[in-house]
Amino acid sequence: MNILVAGTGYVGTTTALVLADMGWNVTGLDPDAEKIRTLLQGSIPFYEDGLEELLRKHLQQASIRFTTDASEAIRQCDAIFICVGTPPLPDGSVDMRYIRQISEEIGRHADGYRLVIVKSTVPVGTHAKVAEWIRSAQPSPHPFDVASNPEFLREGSALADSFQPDRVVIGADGEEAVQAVRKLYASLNCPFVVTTPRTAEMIKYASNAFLATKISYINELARLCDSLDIDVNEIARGIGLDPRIGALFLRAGIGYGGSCFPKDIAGLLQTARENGARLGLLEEAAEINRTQYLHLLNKARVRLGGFQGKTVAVLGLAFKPDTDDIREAPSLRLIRSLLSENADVRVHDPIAKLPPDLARQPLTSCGTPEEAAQGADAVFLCTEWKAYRHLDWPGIKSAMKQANLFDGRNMMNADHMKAMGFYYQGIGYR
Ligand SMILES: NC(=O)c1ccc[n+]([C@@H]2O[C@H](COP(=O)([O-])OP(=O)(O)OC[C@H]3O[C@@H](n4cnc5c(N)ncnc54)[C@H](O)[C@@H]3O)[C@@H](O)[C@H]2O)c1
Ligand SMILES: O=c1ccn([C@@H]2O[C@H](COP(=O)(O)OP(=O)(O)O[C@H]3O[C@H](CO)[C@@H](O)[C@H](O)[C@H]3O)[C@@H](O)[C@H]2O)c(=O)[nH]1
Repeated sequence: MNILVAGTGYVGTTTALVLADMGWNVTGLDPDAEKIRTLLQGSIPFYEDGLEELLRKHLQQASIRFTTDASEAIRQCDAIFICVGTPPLPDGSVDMRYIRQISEEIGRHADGYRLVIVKSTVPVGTHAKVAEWIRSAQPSPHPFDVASNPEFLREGSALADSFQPDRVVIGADGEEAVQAVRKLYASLNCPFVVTTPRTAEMIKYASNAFLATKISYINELARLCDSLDIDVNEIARGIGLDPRIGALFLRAGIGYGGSCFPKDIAGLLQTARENGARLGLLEEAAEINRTQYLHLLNKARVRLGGFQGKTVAVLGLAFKPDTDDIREAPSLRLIRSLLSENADVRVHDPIAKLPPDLARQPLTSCGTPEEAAQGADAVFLCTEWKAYRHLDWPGIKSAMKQANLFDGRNMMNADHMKAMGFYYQGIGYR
């Protein structure tokens, strides 16, 4: 079976490589010629551990190829995974233009039966729209099936999540389409949730919304723990051992970011509005997240007596460790606030870069964390990179003007840092 993967972003590239590793013949399609060139040269256009080795292996074995030519790619395949972006529009609704584009291309170029599998995160009801867009673009009728197969991988552990998923969700109208998708994943050993396309689409949003709400719950509790002088990490452990609650996604911090949670929560809230429903709990979870970084910023402002004329080092730009993704990263909100209060900001990240608007601002991008902390009145930790845990902290302390450490990820041991002479403030933890 020849498989086409449309979109070579995070999800598309990972999906293409995983399918190639499962033994399928795979073509990656993207209109972005630069991305395709990079992939053909054996490089991954973003940072994700393990992908480059897999890419080189499959390029060498000729089990994967990449192209910008939609018409040829669609004519030569049997099944198509849609992995194009679904970015947010200003009102929070989902920008469906790429989904529509690829659907119409499939309609225009497919010259026989195709199995179309939607992996992108899309609003409930998209499955029917994809079918309609394909049909209306067909010059003459050809049969096809559309299945919904949402993706649950996390950045930073994309390969492990894909090879050992917790579950595979398949939403399709006919048994044949379900079996065809199952066959593609035959080598996976995990539960399969087979359901309707609309339910599959909703499961994806419900999953991200639940995880985001769990984070906002612990983050809101962390604010109270700060007032009560209670360690929120101990609360998380104490409640997380109850299997009905579960220990994961209870790490308090300056909030969730990334290309998924903020966008998908906004998308689900928009779906609720369109259907005359209100998801009050989710609205609040989003609001807690939007303001969470301010909790730490306010503490720092009080401690420093304002930021005017103060030097502040921000360690960590990425929205989480092991990725260079800065989309919706809380570090950026913090930096913008610090700049607006006239702080002299120095930033470092092991791999992530500042976005263009911030790169133009008067701040200093540093090659090492030590350089960023030079002469600083405070250090903010915004991403829990492992390397930051093992820095020469006594050395950093002596390079700083004042040894104030604001830990936005509760990643350091408060007692150790205090014993070293730091003023230490985490989130619900000090
Ligand atoms: N990033 C994640 O961790 C993750 C995880 C699960 C689900 N998702 C969902 O998967 C989808 C893709 O996410 P991503 O992070 O890979 O997006 P991305 O923005 O990194 O990549 C999307 C790619 O699609 C390409 N594209 C646009 N139009 C196209 C067309 N007509 N044909 C072929 N390619 C086209 C773009 O050029 C781009 O390279 C989104 O719906 C997202 O919500 C993402
Ligand atoms: O206890 C926690 C766990 C996570 N986070 C933050 O939450 C965000 C998201 O983290 P994570 O879920 O690990 O990363 P993503 O790659 O965004 O993955 C999420 O979004 C993807 C896209 O939809 C889904 O496929 C995944 O299942 C879902 O976990 C990051 O900013 C984390 O710092 C916390 O603050 N506390």
